[in-house]
Amino acid sequence: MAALPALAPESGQTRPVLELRDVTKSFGPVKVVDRVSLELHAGEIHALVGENGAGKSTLIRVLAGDHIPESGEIILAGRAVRFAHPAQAMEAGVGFVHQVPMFVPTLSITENLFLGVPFAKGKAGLIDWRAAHRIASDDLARVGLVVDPRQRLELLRPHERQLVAVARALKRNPRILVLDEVTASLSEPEVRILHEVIQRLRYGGVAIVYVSHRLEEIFRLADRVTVLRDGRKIATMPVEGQTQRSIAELIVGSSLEHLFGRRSGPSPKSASKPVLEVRGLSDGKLRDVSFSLARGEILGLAGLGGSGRTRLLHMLFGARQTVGGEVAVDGVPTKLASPADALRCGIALLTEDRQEDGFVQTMPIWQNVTLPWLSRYRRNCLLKPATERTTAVTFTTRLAVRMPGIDAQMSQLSGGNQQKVLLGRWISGSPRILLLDEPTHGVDIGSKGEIHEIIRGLASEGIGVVFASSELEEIEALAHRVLLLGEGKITGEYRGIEVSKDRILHALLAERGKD
Ligand SMILES: Nc1ncnc2c1ncn2[C@@H]1O[C@H](COP(=O)(O)OP(=O)(O)OP(=O)(O)O)[C@@H](O)[C@H]1O
Repeated sequence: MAALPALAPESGQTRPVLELRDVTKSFGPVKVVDRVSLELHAGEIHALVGENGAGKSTLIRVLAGDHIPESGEIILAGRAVRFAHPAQAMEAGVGFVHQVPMFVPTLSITENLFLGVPFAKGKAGLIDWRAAHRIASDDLARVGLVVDPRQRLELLRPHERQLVAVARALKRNPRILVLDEVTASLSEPEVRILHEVIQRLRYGGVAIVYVSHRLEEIFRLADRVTVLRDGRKIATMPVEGQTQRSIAELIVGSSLEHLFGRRSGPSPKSASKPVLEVRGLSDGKLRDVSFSLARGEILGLAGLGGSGRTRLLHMLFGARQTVGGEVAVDGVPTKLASPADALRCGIALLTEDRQEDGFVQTMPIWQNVTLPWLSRYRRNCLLKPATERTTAVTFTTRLAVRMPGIDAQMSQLSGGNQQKVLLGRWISGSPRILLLDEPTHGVDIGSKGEIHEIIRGLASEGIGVVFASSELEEIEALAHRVLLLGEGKITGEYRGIEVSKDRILHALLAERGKD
């Protein structure tokens, strides 16, 4: 889909709907947003890009009233505003979908959609639940999600929750919509649906701020792009006339020659003994999944949301019970009844939803790295914190984590840096089999290439890697072989030069067509 022309000229003939003037915000002595100015016009899609920790989310949180800036102005439709609370921003017509949307997982989808919005009342002033569920279904249909709104939100997969968050932001018909990494866990066909929704809003005159590390999406969607680096604005410019590489280089501030078009080398010799063999794995949703993984092989799992990729990885980590099937690790039949079993066999899993089961916000970074491997740091029943810290420093340095220090809490890190810490955690345990669900979720373009190199390096040491990714570029760049999953079954396999994003996209769209 080519970028469509903006409704509003960017020459300044129309008054911007939103202006940020010299906004500055610090945490302690560190300025994370430094005199940033930005103009947003009605009908414009304005991309905001930058490395992990560049200050994008902080800027958005200033706009939302979550953070109070030290200085600077926010001008909304010509009037200076200062929101003390996110509700005020929403009332003023600014909708947000944050990287980690606020939900009450134990409530129904309908209740989550109506959080902060009055329910329709029936006779006697009671909530008209039938009407509320009907409205909720319509809200969900707006973003292409067909689920029963009466079910608890926690039963949805992360990508479905993300779409609920977008539907909720649209409920108030905002004039400005800010989307922070909304497609990070969506597969390509789901991204397309969401982009259509965004395009429709833009043509309705809504101004959109779109934060993403996926530069390809920015070229499809955005009219202008603003690049932040180290909290400062580097440039605002039309997307037209730029290339992915030129923007990537502005983001990191140096040449990125080595990052583009890099692919994994040839598969390891098929004669090499499988490190993992899976036969007939089933659980009601997954059906008869069989494959083997050679030492040093990088196996990609591709599929739509709900196809079973995450479910399969969780089963291999013992985090989900199977009802049938066999698993052998290094030729030894193995029962993976719990994550402890998996860890003992040298199987590690990086989960898709880092907030949910990935880390402890209030613990220091170093403890988050060593948490699953504590038994290795114990001598005579006592832990060895100095060794733990050394390991944590080694792996966070290897992954170039940007952090105030190894003792900082995880909650003080930007989303992409949290992801890197978690990857460091699993690599630090020297696993035999590494399971990765969306390994570069929220990670910036420069770090993504580095993480791919690290994964290739681990594979070349003989580790077997199985990864699921909704980014087809990532699958193309990393996988020696790809399994396509559809509705819990393996529906296709590509290897070597057959692994191409176009071929996989074609297969996914065909899968979607069956819905
Ligand atoms: N509550 C906090 N206390 C201290 N530092 C913080 C806090 N929140 C964010 N930071 C720091 O502010 C900087 C900017 O973070 P921010 O989340 O805005 O980055 P970002 O550009 O959105 O990154 P990402 O792409 O990884 O989401 C980071 O260095 C982060 O560690």
